[in-house]
This record gives sequence, structure tokens and C-alpha cells, in this order.
Amino acid sequence: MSQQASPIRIGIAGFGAIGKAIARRLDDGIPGLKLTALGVRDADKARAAYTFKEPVAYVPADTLVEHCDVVVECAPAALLPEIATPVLKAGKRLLVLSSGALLQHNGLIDVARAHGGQIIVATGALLGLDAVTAAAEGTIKEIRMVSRKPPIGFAGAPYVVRNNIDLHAIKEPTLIYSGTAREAATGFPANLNVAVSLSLAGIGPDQTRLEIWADPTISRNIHRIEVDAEEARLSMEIQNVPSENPKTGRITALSAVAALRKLAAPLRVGT
Ligand SMILES: NC(=O)C1=CN([C@@H]2O[C@H](COP(=O)(O)OP(=O)(O)OC[C@H]3O[C@@H](n4cnc5c(N)ncnc54)[C@H](O)[C@@H]3O)[C@@H](O)[C@H]2O)C=CC1
Ligand SMILES: O=C([O-])CC(=O)C(=O)O
Repeated sequence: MSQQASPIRIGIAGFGAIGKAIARRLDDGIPGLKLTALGVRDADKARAAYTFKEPVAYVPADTLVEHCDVVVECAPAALLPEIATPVLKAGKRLLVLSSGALLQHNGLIDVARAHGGQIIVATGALLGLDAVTAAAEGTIKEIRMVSRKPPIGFAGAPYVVRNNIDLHAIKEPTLIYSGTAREAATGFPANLNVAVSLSLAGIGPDQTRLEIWADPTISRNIHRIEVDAEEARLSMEIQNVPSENPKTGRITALSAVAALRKLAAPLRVGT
């Protein structure tokens, strides 16, 4: 990209904990990128929440494609198809944070293929997806992940509701789920996108094993990953500081910003 090339126009679908943090960073200025539109339900509320230095369009999330080259999806998971489909049909790129929803809507990958679009799954609140995708080029034997959050981080999760788990009664670290990443995606749609992202980087959602602990002794969201591959053994842990949304680690938005920066940068580090 020459220095004179037009900036890549970025749209953000969802103006919550992640969307606001990404928007602020873009508004502060990132070379080669320009925030042009926000996909929101209530434009007046969004306007009141933040004043941008540069003008930004406030539009329904499913029309962002008219204003942008790249759309960042950071809205409730159920909205993924309506946000993603127009972007992919236009052959554009979509950076996805609600990666868990890709499992129920994997037809979106066919839409991307058919129209020359691209779905980019952000590393998000996780780490090491570069090394996991590298290992997946060889032979991975096993991937296990253990996630721990303060109990309040699981409030409202369908699995918790269905199993009548009283989060307030949990006084010591408690294993609340053990199973595959695929089952976790439906049981914890707002909590375990990371497990699905890991599974898509590695050996798939049915082979990736996951334990979830509700832990009142911690204040961070902790994800520990063990990968046993023929070419390497990976042992990784991330301890995330929760954002204004206690389910979401603060690093998640920064991961999206880093991914966006790489779209326009002359030097790109990491796969
Ligand atoms: N991949 C990863 O590592 C992670 C992914 N996530 C996922 O990212 C997504 C966003 O997370 P947060 O920002 O923490 O959630 P949030 O709840 O703070 O923000 C979502 C925003 O979307 C807005 N919204 C609702 N309906 C809308 C509509 N029809 N059109 C436009 N906007 C609408 C809400 O008003 C809210 O402001 C969630 O699906 C979450 O599960 C969260 C953390 C880590
Ligand atoms: O922020 C985290 O620790 C992970 C998270 O919520 C998710 O994967 O949805």
C-alpha cells in the first residue's frame, strides 16, 4: 500500500464494551485506517455515549457494508448472520468476535468463499492462536483448555440457567462444565468464544476439550491451554482483566485493534 492510498474504511457492529474501546482507538488515529460507521440499535444513545473527533455514520448494523471496507463484529452473538452476510456477499472482510456463533452459522464460510469475502476470527481474549495454527499444519494429538472466571462472569449463561447453578452460592473454585468446545458454545455463548476460536485454529470443536470453573477466589478471567502436537508442545495461560462487561476481558478489544492495524501496516508480525 502506497502512502497516498486511501485509508481502509472500518465499521463497527455493536457499541458495547468491545466496540467502544475499538472505536476510541481508531478515532485517536491508526495509520491507514479510518472509522467511518457504527452499527447501532439506538443512534441517539450511541451519539450521547461518545463524541468522535471525526464524523462517523450511525447506521443499522446490517447496512454497515455500504459505508466500510472492513466490518468488526462485536455485537450479541445471535446477530452474527445478519451482520456478516451483507459484508461477505460484497466480497469484503469481517473481523469476528462472536466466534462461538460461527458453529451454528458455518454456512457463512460458504458465503465468503462464493463471493471472495473473508472471515477473520480475532484472537480476542486468548493467546497463541498463531502457534496453534502453525501446529495444525503438522499433527496435533490433543488440545485441552481450562477456563476460570469469577462466578458473576457466568450470569445468564444458558447452561447455568438450565442446570439451576446458583452462582451466588459458590464459595470455592467449582467445576461447572466439562465437555467439548462445541457444547460450550451453546451453553456459554457470551463466555466461551475463546474455546471456539481455539478449536477453529486447531482440531475442531468436537475434539477440543474444555473445563469451566467458577472461581470466587480470582478477579481475572483465566484461560489455560495445553496443546500436544508432534512438532511442539504448547502450554499457555492468559489472565484477563475484565472490562466494563464482566464477561469480557479488556484485552479483547486490543486484539481487534492489533488485527486491524495489521491490515494496513507495512510490517506485520505474527501469523
Ligand atoms: N472472541 C473473544 O475472545 C471474545 C468475544 N466476545 C464476544 O464479543 C461480543 C461483544 O462483546 P461485548 O462488547 O463485551 O458485549 P456488550 O454487551 O458490552 O456489547 C454488545 C453491544 O451490542 C449492542 N446491540 C444489541 N443489539 C444490537 C443491534 N441490533 N444492532 C447493533 N448493536 C446491538 C448492545 O446494545 C451492546 O452495546 C459478544 O458476542 C461477546 O460474547 C467477548 C469477549 C471475548
Ligand atoms: O473475555 C474472556 O475471558 C473470554 C470471553 O468472554 C469469551 O470468550 O467470550
